[in-house]
Amino acid sequence: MDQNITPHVLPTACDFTVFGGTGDLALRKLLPALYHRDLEGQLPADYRILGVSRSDLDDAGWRAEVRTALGVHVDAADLYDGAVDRFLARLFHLNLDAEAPEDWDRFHALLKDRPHPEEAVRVFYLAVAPKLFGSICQRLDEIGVVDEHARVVLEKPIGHDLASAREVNDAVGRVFAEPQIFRIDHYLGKESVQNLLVTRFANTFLEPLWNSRWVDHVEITVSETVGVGGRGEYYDNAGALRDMVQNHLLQLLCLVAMEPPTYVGRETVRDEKVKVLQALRPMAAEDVDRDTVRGRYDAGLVDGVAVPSYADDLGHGGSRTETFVALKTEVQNWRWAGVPFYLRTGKRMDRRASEIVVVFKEPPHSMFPGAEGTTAPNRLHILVQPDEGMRLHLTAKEPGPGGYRLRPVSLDLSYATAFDARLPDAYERLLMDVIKGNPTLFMRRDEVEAAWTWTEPILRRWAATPERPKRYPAGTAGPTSAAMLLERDGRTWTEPDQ
Ligand SMILES: NC(=O)C1=CN([C@@H]2O[C@H](COP(=O)(O)OP(=O)(O)OC[C@H]3O[C@@H](n4cnc5c(N)ncnc54)[C@H](OP(=O)(O)O)[C@@H]3O)[C@@H](O)[C@H]2O)C=CC1
Ligand SMILES: O=C1O[C@H](COP(=O)(O)O)[C@@H](O)[C@H](O)[C@H]1O
Repeated sequence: MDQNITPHVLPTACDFTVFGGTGDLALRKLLPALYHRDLEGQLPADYRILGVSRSDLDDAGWRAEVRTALGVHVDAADLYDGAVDRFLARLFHLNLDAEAPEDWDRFHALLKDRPHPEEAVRVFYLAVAPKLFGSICQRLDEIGVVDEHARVVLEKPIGHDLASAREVNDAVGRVFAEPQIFRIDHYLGKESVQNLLVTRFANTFLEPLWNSRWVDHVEITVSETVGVGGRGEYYDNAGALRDMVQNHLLQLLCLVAMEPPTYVGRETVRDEKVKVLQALRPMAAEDVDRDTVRGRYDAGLVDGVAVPSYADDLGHGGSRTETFVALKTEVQNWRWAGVPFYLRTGKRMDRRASEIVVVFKEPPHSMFPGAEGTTAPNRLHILVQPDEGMRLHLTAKEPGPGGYRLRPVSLDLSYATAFDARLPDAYERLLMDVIKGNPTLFMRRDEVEAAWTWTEPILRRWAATPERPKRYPAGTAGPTSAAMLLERDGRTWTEPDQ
């Protein structure tokens, strides 16, 4: 059977190990996601969740931590005593230093401590610092727990540049075959992001317009109100370009720009995404100077609350790291040549809103001479968060007998209302895909490396220039030069629609 369309099956037994089981990601995202899937009865009949960390915790201690975390990160309406207790009973904690070779025998023993251990699918989720990825994989290999059904999940960032990404990929690849490696980008698990593929390719009306003939430009905005929180050390080494653009924003761009695959299969979508990344206009030094803007938040007001500057969040003022990026790029192929793609993302901005906006060209001819009112180009907003949905802006006639008075109106699709259902968190979908062995929504090695290939010249140029990121007050839309990036092209950023 074609590997692309082999059905993905739920195994009957699974050991899901979270390296970093006491960390922020595990407690805030992974365990709540697994709890929700357990609540829906979707996890394998015989599953265990094994948490690994250096913390001196026994099973009861970890279960208590996870209970507290569920209380904070799961809606109270979804917390039933019986369900929480049943879920917690599946959890086991192992106190292990991933860097201490002598500790690993105990992990081996834990994996073997179940009836028919060879029948359980083993998932190894590496929710730890990336510097541990290679050595953890090597130890897993040495203790003999990696068989052909095993899977490893790598959290971003995969490296901090192309060379280091290759090193990580090589180290992990020495133990796991590419189809067993799940490089997670949680944006791909968001409902509205997956729906972008369905909207484009399961309908006929958009595709004929989805090209340089009809599209004026595309904007992708991921605006956050949060600062760097407790992740200052990681963030200061990364910055917004590595943390958000190299992965999440480029993935969104790929889904907007890609060609239709023959069908949605484990490699077909990824093949098309790689082609988009390879078609991105390479950034020479002068392109970086002209088409990118870096910013850094100062103290300000976010949602009416005073927040400190990045330097204060970090505890020192010596950093040159950007917390905001805006840039212009182009996909150099037949479909998109000449259409600018504007991307921006930042922390401590005026609102939390992630949106893709496709702005169409003006009609070629106005057949309402002297019409009153206002018109605006058609725009399709794909709302990624906080609300998920879609909004199409059209021009309509205002009702009334007095001739043509035109007004922009919108057609709205809110998923929550249209489907009257709780929208699962992105991790819920992605963790189920890992358990079932479906890598379609995960990044393949060549994708990650193509994304770094495009990103790296920007990093190099920024490092080589004495200029520092432009300052913006927290609670605003970023530095003014981000607005100028579009204004010089006769355009303006579209206000987020939520
Ligand atoms: N938090 C988030 O929202 C996101 C995180 N990520 C990535 O996920 C990874 C984890 O992030 P996050 O949860 O925030 O990090 P945290 O620092 O909160 O947690 C790290 C976890 O790893 C454990 N750990 C650290 N060193 C070792 C070791 N030598 N052996 C065993 N366990 C160890 C820690 O426990 P202990 O110290 O007790 O050993 C802890 O459980 C990082 O790579 C991060 O970049 C990616 C996207 C979002
Ligand atoms: O990967 C990351 O994503 C979050 C934003 O995720 P969202 O689902 O809340 O939009 C970002 O805050 C973080 O810095 C980054 O590492």
